[in-house]
Amino acid sequence: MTERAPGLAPVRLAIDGVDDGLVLLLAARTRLARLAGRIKADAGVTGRDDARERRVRRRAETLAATLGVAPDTAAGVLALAIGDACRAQGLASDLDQGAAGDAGGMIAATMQTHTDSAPAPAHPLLRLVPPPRRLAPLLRALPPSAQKRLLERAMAKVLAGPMQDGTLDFMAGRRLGIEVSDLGLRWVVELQGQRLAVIDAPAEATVRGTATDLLLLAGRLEDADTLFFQRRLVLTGDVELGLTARNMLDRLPWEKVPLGLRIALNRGARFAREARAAHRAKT
Ligand SMILES: C=C(O[C@@H]1C=C(C(=O)O)C=C[C@H]1O)C(=O)O
Repeated sequence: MTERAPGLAPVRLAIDGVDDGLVLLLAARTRLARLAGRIKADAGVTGRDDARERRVRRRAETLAATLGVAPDTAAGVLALAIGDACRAQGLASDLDQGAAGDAGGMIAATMQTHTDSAPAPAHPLLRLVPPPRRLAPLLRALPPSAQKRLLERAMAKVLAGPMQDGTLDFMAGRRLGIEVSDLGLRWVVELQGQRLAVIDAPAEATVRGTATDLLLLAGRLEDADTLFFQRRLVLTGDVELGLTARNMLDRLPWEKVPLGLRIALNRGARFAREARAAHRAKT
């Protein structure tokens, strides 16, 4: 078939990349749902949260409409994902089973003990998670304006503390590049007043690393010094600006980053590290 339609093969390859990305995102969502389940169980909260589920589906519909995707399709996909999330939490996964209540909580508690004591059974499956470079086409499909918004929002959250206490003042008017080597992504950021903006201009200094290493840094599972020393993070351009940025990363008041975000980053980084280890074991 592809011989008769030249040009189809690369497009199918890109579609494969997107499909891998979908499955990866589902895996990440289910893991986060499991974490949400544990936090709720610790707080004594049981059962499903219908209002939250409705909000989740509505958000997907709104985003889908903006992107020209059928809102019903997006809501349907989310309904399936929510079903999986509930199963992962030991809650009844068939929708509208409001009676999940206590029974659900009990199952959740049982599952939790099981997952905590089991010797990481999901580990070999992590090989199925595509390495970040396979996700590059998916990320590149995201319009630059959306990438810019996401990055600006993430930086505003993580760096709110240092921005207020002046730790970031050295960045005023300076242009720092961030390059995710395996994803082929590159941004230049500048401190404009009280906000870090992604701008369209050449960087004075650039920090380059793989998606996993940058995530390990952001999730505080590796410190900047080690990563630079092992050349897993590389600085180019204006050495002074780069080093100041590196020192700032080391001094980041981590405790000021919202707890939920810290947990998400930490989990995401662990997941990426495990997936990378699984891939390395395979090759
Ligand atoms: C993940 C959670 O648990 C359940 C699953 C949800 C989901 O998959 O989005 C939403 C609400 C809960 O019914 C949660 O409470 O956030």
